[in-house]
Amino acid sequence: MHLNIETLALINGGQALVLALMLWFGTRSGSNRAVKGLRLRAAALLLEAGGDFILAFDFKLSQLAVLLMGNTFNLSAQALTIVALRMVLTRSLRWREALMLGLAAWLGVTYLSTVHPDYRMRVLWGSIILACNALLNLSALWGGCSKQDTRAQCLLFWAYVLAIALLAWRNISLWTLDTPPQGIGVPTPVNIVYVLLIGLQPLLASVGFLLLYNEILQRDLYDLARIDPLTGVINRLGLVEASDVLLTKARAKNESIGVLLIDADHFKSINDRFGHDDGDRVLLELVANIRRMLRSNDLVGRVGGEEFLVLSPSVKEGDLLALAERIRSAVERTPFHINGQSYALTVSIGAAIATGNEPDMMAARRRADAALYDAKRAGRNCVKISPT
Ligand SMILES: Nc1nc2c(ncn2[C@@H]2O[C@H](COP(=O)(O)OP(=O)(O)OP(=O)(O)O)[C@@H](O)[C@H]2O)c(=O)[nH]1
Repeated sequence: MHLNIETLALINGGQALVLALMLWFGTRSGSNRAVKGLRLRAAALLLEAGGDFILAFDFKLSQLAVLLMGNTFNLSAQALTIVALRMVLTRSLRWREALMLGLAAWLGVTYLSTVHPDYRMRVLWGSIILACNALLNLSALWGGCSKQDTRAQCLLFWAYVLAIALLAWRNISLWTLDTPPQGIGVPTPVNIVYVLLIGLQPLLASVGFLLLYNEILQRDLYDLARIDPLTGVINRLGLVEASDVLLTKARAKNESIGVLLIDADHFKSINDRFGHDDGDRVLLELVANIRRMLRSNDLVGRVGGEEFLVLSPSVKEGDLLALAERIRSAVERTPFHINGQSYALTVSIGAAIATGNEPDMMAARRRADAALYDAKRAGRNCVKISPT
């Protein structure tokens, strides 16, 4: 088997060009940061295709010009790919590091090809830079490996680890063989694996980018369906799902869950007086106030309008009443500000306890609702608890 560099470059270049066009035209409808990352990856693929075509056809240029131009295109493509990956993952972009690595690679490879030609040193230098590129990508992907919903991140993470291992293998064999091959075209085992993977690299990396993008879209959709856009707390669907999880845990531990239904008093008059936008800001402050009073394992969600539900696992009636009272008094003590003036807001709270024996949270929710109704009838700004 003879490994022909020109053929490899041609296959790579063609592949990169087709993928660049697919990525570019396939992402024309979006404009968020992840889509911009995909477009940048498409631009990187175009540069890569340019570099490969220069190597493949050499355009009657001198060998030196082919090398310098090919490297300029390919190293710029690598720098762009680092930034593109970070854009998709919404990490800091690290433009400077990516460009510095590209420049260092270009200078080193040029020196070791022209001024002081040395194949092994050139491979070593190129490999060090490629490993640094991979490390930059690994640092962006690192957080993904620990979570369940980031399998694509994890997959890419291990792909880059394997790439570093391959670079190490290539260099170890070059420096330990008695007669090291003087070029990538010599069919040693490591060269064959290396060339095959380099040949598939545009495709593999692009599939990785698309898997990542798909994962991000899925997560965004999941959040959109469960997070209230105004206040940032979970909505009804999120609350139903969280209730089921909490109830299962409560059953296992034979514990109960505290339910608080919190409703802002006379909120319509706030909207009528100050307008809907200021009303929204008051709701945000109210949520911040409620959150400040909760423990780390308590949950708050928006049931609708100016009504919020708190689920507090492993509490007894006394603790639940104390929590409700803390929330009520915190809201009462914290006025909201509009146009430099401060105004008071109060809440009424209905409380109920759900035991692990209940099939779902609906009955406890209804009891909390009835208690909230009692609180409103009792003049508002108070807490009422329903008997279990
Ligand atoms: N600004 C704003 N107002 C909202 C939102 N959702 C519901 N509201 C308003 O909340 C008000 C609720 O009014 P009511 O149900 O009459 O209750 P209330 O005025 O708080 O009176 P009580 O609950 O009886 O104390 C209405 O004016 C709704 O328009 C929202 O997202 N933003």
